[in-house]
Amino acid sequence: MISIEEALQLVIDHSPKMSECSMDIDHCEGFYLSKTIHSPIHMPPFRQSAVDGYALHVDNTTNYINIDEIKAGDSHIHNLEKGQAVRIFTGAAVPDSANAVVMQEHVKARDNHIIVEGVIMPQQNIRPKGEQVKKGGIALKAGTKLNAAAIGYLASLGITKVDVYKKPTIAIVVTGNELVMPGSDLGYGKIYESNSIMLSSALRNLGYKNITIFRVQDDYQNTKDVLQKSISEHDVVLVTGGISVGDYDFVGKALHELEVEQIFYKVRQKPGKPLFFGRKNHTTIFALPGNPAAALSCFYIYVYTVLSKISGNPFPVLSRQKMRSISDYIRKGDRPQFLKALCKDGTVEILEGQNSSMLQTFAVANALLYVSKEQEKIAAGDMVETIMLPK
Ligand SMILES: Nc1nc2c(c(=O)[nH]1)N[C@H]1C(S)=C(S)[C@@H](COP(=O)(O)OP(=O)(O)OC[C@H]3O[C@@H](n4cnc5c(N)ncnc54)[C@H](O)[C@@H]3O)O[C@H]1N2
Ligand code: MOO
Repeated sequence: MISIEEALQLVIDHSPKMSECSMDIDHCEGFYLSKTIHSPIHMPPFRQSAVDGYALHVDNTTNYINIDEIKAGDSHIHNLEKGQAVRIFTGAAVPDSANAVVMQEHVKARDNHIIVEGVIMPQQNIRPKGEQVKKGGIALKAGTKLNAAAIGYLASLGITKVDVYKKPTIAIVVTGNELVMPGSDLGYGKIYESNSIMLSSALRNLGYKNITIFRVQDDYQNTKDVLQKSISEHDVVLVTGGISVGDYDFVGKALHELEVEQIFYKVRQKPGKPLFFGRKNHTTIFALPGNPAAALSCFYIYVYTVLSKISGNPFPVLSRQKMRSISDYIRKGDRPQFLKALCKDGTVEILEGQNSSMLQTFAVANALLYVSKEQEKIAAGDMVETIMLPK
């Protein structure tokens, strides 16, 4: 059995990036840039007025002659003599001959004259050409996640396509004779199947939309066939259940028969001890424990990391921070633990219902509190390591 740190490192080391593709910017939200983008234009493309007011060719006077008007979008070039002004509006191009813009609130306008009140600073209220980015300069670096601001910014530079890392196609394979679909009758000994919808919603929330769900009974041949198909057709396969040591846990045997390279099986952690991680050709395979909270905890610690890394995220591990616990806790057993926790106002509360089968408090958790093998107990007031879950 390996440690959490070893498992995380192995996961990172065995996650090569997906291939690249060119994508329209209106479809690239959540993708990571595979190449640095250089700006095709100066931004702003011209000296731009930041306010509604008057552009001046400054002279040693407060009295300027107003010769014309420039609206946003106007292309006519004006040549101002010293002592001349032109009415100008926010976003309009400031003539090269103007060296300051005064806000209209600081001006008294009379016929074709204006009287300027207050001190005029050189270049005031003028956004220099290329102030944000120069033509040929770095607009966004490789590895940047394309969020709303990034996409808006790229559009402002006239860019319509970007090179990004592809997102993986993902298969979820749930196993178990006891599973019935929510909405149908629950016979004795059966439970509702919840891992597939839980994992697919966690995946969609992270921007992974290409998901196929497979359901198999605890039957060796069926398990093997479905695993073979899902591995050959997807970039990532997430199996749940059937990975422990019971007589009807067929996943490990089937993966072995299918010549999936085992990178690790079993991690010294609670929940999620019987976690399997392997690869076959270009496909990454996780077999997560069937217990729902164990599956979700392993998803955030390990699967999240792999998906992030292969999708081009330069920071693929969920961030950890030290926080003050407001709860007492005594660790049961000797495995390091991930506890469902709630961070609020800089403190962290350890929630009830820590069993790996229980999701009730996971539903309100926003973090996992990490209890190392050295920490046998936590007292309220102790600083603890907290892993923030994605929102
Ligand atoms: N002799 C041992 N027994 C077990 C060990 C062990 O080391 N020795 N480890 C325990 C631990 S820890 C875990 S975790 C579980 C993991 O077992 P499996 O991954 O094989 O999962 P299953 O047995 O198939 O299921 C466990 C539990 O989860 C429920 N389940 C499964 N799939 C779903 C689903 N899609 N939706 C909802 N619930 C699901 C299943 O009904 C079981 O209750 O093994 C321990 N045993
Ligand atoms: O690893 Mo199991 O998830 O402890 O119950």
